[in-house]
Amino acid sequence: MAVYTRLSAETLAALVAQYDVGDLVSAKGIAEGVSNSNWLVETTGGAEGNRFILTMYERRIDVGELPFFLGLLDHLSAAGLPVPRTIHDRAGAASREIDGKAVALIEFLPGVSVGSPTPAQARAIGAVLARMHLATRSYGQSRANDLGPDASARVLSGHSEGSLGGIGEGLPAMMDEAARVAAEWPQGLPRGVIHSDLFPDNVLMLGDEVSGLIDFYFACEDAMAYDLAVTHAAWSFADEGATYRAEVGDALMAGYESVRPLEPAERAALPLLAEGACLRFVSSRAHDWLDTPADALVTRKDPMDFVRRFETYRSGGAGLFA
Ligand SMILES: Nc1ncnc2c1ncn2[C@@H]1O[C@H](COP(=O)(O)OP(=O)(O)O)[C@@H](O)[C@H]1O
Ligand SMILES: N[C@@H](CCOP(=O)(O)O)C(=O)O
Repeated sequence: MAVYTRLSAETLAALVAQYDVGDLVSAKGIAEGVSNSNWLVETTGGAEGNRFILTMYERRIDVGELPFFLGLLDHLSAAGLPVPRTIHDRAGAASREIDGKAVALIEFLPGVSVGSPTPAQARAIGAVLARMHLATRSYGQSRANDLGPDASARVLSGHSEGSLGGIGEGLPAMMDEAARVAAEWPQGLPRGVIHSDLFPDNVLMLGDEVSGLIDFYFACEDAMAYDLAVTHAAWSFADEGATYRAEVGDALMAGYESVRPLEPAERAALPLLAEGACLRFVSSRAHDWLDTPADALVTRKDPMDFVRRFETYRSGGAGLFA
């Protein structure tokens, strides 16, 4: 479910009239996603095109940070990355308000999210991630990562062992693991603006080509190798995290390093960064699992999927990144 707000045809038409895109032809709610409401909007067309994504920022996003997120889309798009640009209204604004909620019109990009990536697709996403990291060096804005290892440890320790254990047997042990990972977290690695949530559902592909990177609403400044670790953890597993797909993980790494070779310190840090990446999603998923009312129209994501991935990194260590 990802349409939390009903917008009338009149409201949509009045919004569209603020942009150089022609008149409203249709607006269809998009089912995917959990954070924001999204519509696919078609218009009769103007200087800015005729197909767009309209996003209404519903929760989890501090609208004061929208200039960082929307400016990043424009920066990466202008740098030639497959990232949708923000459509600005006739007055030049990147976002507007409807009934007190911020909305933005975003370029529509073609492509589909793959369910089971091939090595060729993983190589392509690795290369595009590295290109994105290089392109963010000239982005003038910054935003702190509020979901780092300390936050994961804090979120997990904010729940009782009993409630975590009720979700899955191995989950309470993640409290100590998160504290250890936070204490050992590597410092001084090369930093940049990172996506930090580059899961397959946030990438659009046409065959083996990446046609879109979307959903930059967790982007922040942090270690670039951490972003690679998040992407590795998100892409390289099957069977709900139970099976590591070495051919996919290796291809992702090779694609990344074909554009931006890792420094020795980054390579050495990868196993711990990958553990931290898994714990970031274990903690947010566990928190959402315990906090979401059973009748909410949102599909809860299973934290145990990322507990299993964590255990693979914990036991596999550097061997997984050789
Ligand atoms: N620029 C875009 N071009 C094409 N489709 C998009 C674009 N942005 C979002 N979408 C579609 O909308 C869905 C939800 O968007 P997303 O930003 O992931 O929402 P959420 O932040 O709620 O997870 C995506 O899975 C994709 O199908
Ligand atoms: N990728 C995260 C969930 C983040 O939500 P999104 O819908 O904004 O991408 C996870 O899988 O836990």
